[in-house]
Amino acid sequence: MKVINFKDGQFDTAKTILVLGYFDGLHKGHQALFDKARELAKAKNATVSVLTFPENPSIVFDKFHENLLKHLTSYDKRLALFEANGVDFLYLTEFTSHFAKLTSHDFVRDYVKKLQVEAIVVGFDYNFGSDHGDISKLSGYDTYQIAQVSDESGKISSTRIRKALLDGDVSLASQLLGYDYEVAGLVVHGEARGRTIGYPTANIETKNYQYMPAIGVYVVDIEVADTRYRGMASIGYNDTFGGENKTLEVNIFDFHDEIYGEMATVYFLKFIRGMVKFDGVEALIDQMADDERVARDY
Ligand SMILES: Cc1cc2nc3c(=O)[nH]c(=O)nc-3n(C[C@H](O)[C@H](O)[C@H](O)COP(=O)(O)O)c2cc1C
Ligand SMILES: Nc1ncnc2c1ncn2[C@@H]1O[C@H](COP(=O)(O)OP(=O)(O)OP(=O)(O)O)[C@@H](O)[C@H]1O
Repeated sequence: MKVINFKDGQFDTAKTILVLGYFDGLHKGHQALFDKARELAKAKNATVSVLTFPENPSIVFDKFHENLLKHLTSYDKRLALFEANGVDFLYLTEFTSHFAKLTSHDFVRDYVKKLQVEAIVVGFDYNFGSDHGDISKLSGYDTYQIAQVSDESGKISSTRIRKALLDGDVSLASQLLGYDYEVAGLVVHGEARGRTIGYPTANIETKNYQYMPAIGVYVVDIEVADTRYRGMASIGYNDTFGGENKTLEVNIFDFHDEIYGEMATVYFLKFIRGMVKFDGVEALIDQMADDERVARDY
């Protein structure tokens, strides 16, 4: 897959199927668009291109709040997902006030016509230009609008996945995404207390603006240096010890290496329980032994 900044003007000249949208998380709804694009590309002997935005378009419309900077994936994971979904060319353009004002006619002139577009694939609720043009009436292009992908609770959407994470429901988030929700970060030093209670933890600091699941204890897998291990994670303030910083820490099972400074990826598999402020360290240790059983059995 080739990543191209649209404003650099280095457009590929092969005929292509163009997929449009923001695609935070590339969830199962989004994946249906890429399934269709790949099918069309094969039939028409074309490539698959996506035109998307590095940041959330809502930044242009909504009052700012921190979550607007967050994503469901790291940038690297986002690229890997586009690639895994068969994208050959990823065109990035910033979603700005000026971009938002483009009419459907402007958008076709300034973007679609720059590429050798054979067909366009969008979702059923895709919004086309500031005049909300009807993409199916676009002359000169075959357009495909993919029907809503839904489950018993309705449309699968990035919004629902963000909410599931904020509720701690990582199982639901992963089910809607079609892969385990993951957060990547650097292994840093904590209080070095974990080892004294028999549960050393790798403290993970993420540099990505990513959604963190709710405060609580989770069954996780963690990947370090290309090996995946089972573990149990805590997201919270270490209430029992009066901690002041919110941390993500993982007790990695059957693992005894020093890994400070390494990148690790935490895959959230299941919510175990909420965070508890225990009266003493013994009660915490007993509870962690229970958590370990749950996590090993998962
Ligand atoms: C699986 C797991 C469950 C935990 N549950 C709690 C908890 O319920 N309450 C709490 O105060 N701390 C909890 N912790 C956090 C511990 O207090 C923390 O790991 C310990 O203080 C070590 O901190 P350190 O890495 O800064 O040394 C949990 C940690 C893990 C790995
Ligand atoms: N469940 C779905 N079924 C079919 N198409 C979808 C689905 N979800 C999104 N799409 C389509 O995918 C493209 C990208 O959508 P978008 O990035 O707005 O995702 P979203 O999940 O709807 O996001 P949000 O929840 O933030 O509104 C659009 O063309 C949209 O119509």
